[in-house]
Amino acid sequence: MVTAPSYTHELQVAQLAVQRATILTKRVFHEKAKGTVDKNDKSPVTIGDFGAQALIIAALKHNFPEDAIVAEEEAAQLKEDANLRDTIWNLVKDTKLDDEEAEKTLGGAIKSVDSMLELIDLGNSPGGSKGRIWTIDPIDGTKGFLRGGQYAVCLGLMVDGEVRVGVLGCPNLPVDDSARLTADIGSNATDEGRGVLFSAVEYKGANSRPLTTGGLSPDSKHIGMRPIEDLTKATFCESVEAGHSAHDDQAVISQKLGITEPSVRMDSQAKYGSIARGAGDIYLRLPVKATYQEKIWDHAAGDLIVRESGGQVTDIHGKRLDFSIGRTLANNKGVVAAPLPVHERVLKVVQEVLKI
Ligand SMILES: Nc1ncnc2c1ncn2[C@@H]1O[C@H](COP(=O)(O)OS(=O)(=O)O)[C@@H](OP(=O)(O)O)[C@H]1O
Ligand SMILES: [Mg+2]
Ligand SMILES: [Mg+2]
Ligand SMILES: [Mg+2]
Repeated sequence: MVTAPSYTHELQVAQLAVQRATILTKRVFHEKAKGTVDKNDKSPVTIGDFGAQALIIAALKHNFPEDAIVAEEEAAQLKEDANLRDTIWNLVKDTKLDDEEAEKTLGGAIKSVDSMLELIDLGNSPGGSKGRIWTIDPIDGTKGFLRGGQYAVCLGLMVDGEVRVGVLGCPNLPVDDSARLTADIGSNATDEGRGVLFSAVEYKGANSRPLTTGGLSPDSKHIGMRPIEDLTKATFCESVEAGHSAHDDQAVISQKLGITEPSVRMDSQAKYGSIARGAGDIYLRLPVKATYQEKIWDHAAGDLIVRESGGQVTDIHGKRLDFSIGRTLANNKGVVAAPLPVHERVLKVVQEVLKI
C-alpha cells in the first residue's frame, strides 16, 4: 500500500509563517499605519500586503530554498517609493513570533531592507504543473481588511499541479468553530474571541486552531462541513463586492434552492474556512465579467480545506479547479463550493439559472 506523504514539516512551517504574518497585518490595522496605494489594477494594496508577503517568503526560503513561489504582490512600487518602503521595513524588521523555537524554525528576522525587496520579488514564478510551488495571498480581501471586516492570510503548497497543503489565517473570524455565520461578520472587528488558523493536508483532513502570537496553539481540532440534506436550512456566503461575484444570479439560485436565510457577505477565503467548519454551508462565486481569470492564490488553500472537510469545489461547469496551468485558473469559470452530498443539486440549479 502506498501511503500519502504527511507534509509534516511543510504544514508546520506554513502555519507558523501565516501566524507570524497575521501579527504584522494586525499591527498595521491597529497602529493605523494603513497607507493605501493604487496598483495598476486599482485594487488597494497596503503596507500589510507587502510586509506579510516578505515575512512568509523569508520563512519558505529558509526551509525550502528550492521551491518555486507564486505570490500576489511585487516590489516594483516599493523600489520607487522610499517612504512606503521604509514604513514597511520598520514593521517587518521587528515583527516576530513570541516563541524562540518557532522563530528559529522560520529562520528569524529578515536581514536588511534590500533583502526584504528581493524576497518580495521571489514570488514571481509563472506556476505550472511540475514540482513544488507555493502560492501566497498575503492579504486576501484587502477591502475587508481596510474596513475591519474579514480578510485572510493564505498559503498553499502545490506539488505537480495539485494542492497538497493549505493554510488560512483569519484574524477576524470567531475562534469558536460552532459559531454560525451572522450578517455582521463582514464588518465586525472586535479582537475578543477572534482569530483562527485553518489548515489541511491532502488525504489527512482539515483542522482549526486559535491564532496565537507565539508557537502553534496545541488546541487543534478536526473540522467538517455541516451534514445538510435540507437545503432550505442552508446558509450561503458570497463576496462583498458586487464586481467580484454576481449577487443577482446568486440570489435567484438561493431562492430556487429554497434557502430562506439572506446571504452572508464577507471578503476573502474566510468564506472557504467558514463553510469548511460548518459555520455556513455553500459558497457561490459566479462570474461577473466573462474575461476575468481567477488567481490561484485566491483559491488554493480554501479549495483543499473545503474538500478535506467533506466538501466539493468546482467551477460553474462542474470541473474541479485546475491549479496546474499557471498563475490563474484560466481553465475555470467561477466557484461552486458545497458539502459533497448536495453539491450536484446546487450545481444543477447554478447551471439552470446561468443557462449553461
Ligand atoms: N473582477 C473580479 N472578479 C472576481 N474576483 C476579483 C475580481 N477583481 C479582483 N478579484 C479578486 O477578488 C479577491 C477578493 O475576493 P472576495 O471574494 O474576498 O471579494 S470581496 O472581498 O468581496 O471583494 C481579491 O483578492 P485580494 O486582491 O487579495 O483582496 C482579488 O484577487
Ligand atoms: Mg489584490
Ligand atoms: Mg486575494
Ligand atoms: Mg491579496
